[in-house]
Amino acid sequence: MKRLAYLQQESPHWREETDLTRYFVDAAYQSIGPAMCSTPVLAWIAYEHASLWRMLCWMALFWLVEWRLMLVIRKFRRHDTHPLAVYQYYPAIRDCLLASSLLWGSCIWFMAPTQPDRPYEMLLLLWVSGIFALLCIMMAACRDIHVLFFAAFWAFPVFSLLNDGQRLELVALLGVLLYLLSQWRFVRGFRQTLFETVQLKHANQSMMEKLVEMHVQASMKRESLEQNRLALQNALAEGERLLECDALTGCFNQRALRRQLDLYAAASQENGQGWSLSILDLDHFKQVNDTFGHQAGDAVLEQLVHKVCELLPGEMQLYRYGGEEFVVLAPQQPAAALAAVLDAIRQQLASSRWEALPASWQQTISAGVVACQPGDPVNHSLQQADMALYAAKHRGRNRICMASELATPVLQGFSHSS
Ligand SMILES: Nc1nc2c(ncn2[C@@H]2O[C@H](COP(=O)(O)OP(=O)(O)OP(=O)(O)O)[C@@H](O)[C@H]2O)c(=O)[nH]1
Repeated sequence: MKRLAYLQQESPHWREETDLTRYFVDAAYQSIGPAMCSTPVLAWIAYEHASLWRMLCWMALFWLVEWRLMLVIRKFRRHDTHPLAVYQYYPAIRDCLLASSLLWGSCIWFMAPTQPDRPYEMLLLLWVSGIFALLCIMMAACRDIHVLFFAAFWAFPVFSLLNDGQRLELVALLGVLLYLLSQWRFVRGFRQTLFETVQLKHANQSMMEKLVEMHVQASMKRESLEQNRLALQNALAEGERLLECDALTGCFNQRALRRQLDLYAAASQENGQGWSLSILDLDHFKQVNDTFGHQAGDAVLEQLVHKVCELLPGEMQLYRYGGEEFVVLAPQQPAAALAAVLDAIRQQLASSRWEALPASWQQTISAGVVACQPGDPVNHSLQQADMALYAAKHRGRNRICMASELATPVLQGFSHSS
């Protein structure tokens, strides 16, 4: 536990260290099979050269240690849930590996020839050196037991060589020392490379995590921007609607009328088809205001819009022109059709009940209808409709008057100012 705390608090590279130790444990686990299989080969080499019981003794000890190593690593693998869990089992794994190294080195003593036998001794030394080279690669991932591992492995060979004191053995010992030095350098370099690789892996991992986080944040920002854009778009559409909407009655206002008139005039010029428009007006509306009050007048205007919109066919639209005057546009419709529709509406309104007015009150409308030809200026058409409306007023109100039915001099006689 002390080691865990130390690693977490002191070592800035504890993750890399943990990973390297994991690799080391994996490599140790994979080495168990080949190590156990290689012992019979060694025994075969040593057979009839070395003492049989010492050889068997060595094999038994070696298998025992490898068996224990396998059990500990398996236990570690079952509990490897935390990045630092490896260190709970590490001491036991390390001890087994040191014992295994000691036994590899000690086979020089355990399997020493019963009679002087130089070739066999050299073969044994060569075997042990080969095993040492393999173990060195495995140990490269784990730095804290290098010295112990070297010492454990070469303790027996060096001791036995020194003990004999023969010249040939001393030369072999020198060679082994040189070999050790070169292995030492190799192991240091190899470990550094491993460490840097693991460091790079962690750097990549944290960069990926940051990228994912940034991606998530960017997506969230994009989403909120999209929501803001939609809200803005809706607000803009609502603003535009309100801009073309009459505040009292809720129908289109003169601004919308002007825009639509230009559109119809342009379309009519393009397709060569005529259309029609009408101005309609409440009769004696001043009297309503004066008798029942301005609020009652407002209610009549609202109700008028409601009633007319209900009765108008879908292709015709109602616009408030100003005051108690309204315009009806009938795209691609002849003036007679519009006049017929308005006349029907007029009759309905004349007999209908007005909420703000007494039941006996008959509220009528008058309208002037004009046929618009392709190329007619819209102001001219409006003026014609206005004149027809005033002709209707002049003729006694509660009627629809067609601009075309009026003789031009007569028509001109009804001007707005008259
Ligand atoms: N309550 C109310 N009255 C309005 C509104 N706009 C205009 N008026 C009134 O409508 C009346 C229009 O009167 P006039 O132009 O003399 O016309 P009229 O009394 O309807 O008579 P004719 O059109 O000749 O039948 C005026 O009294 C205006 O004050 C409005 O938004 N609300």
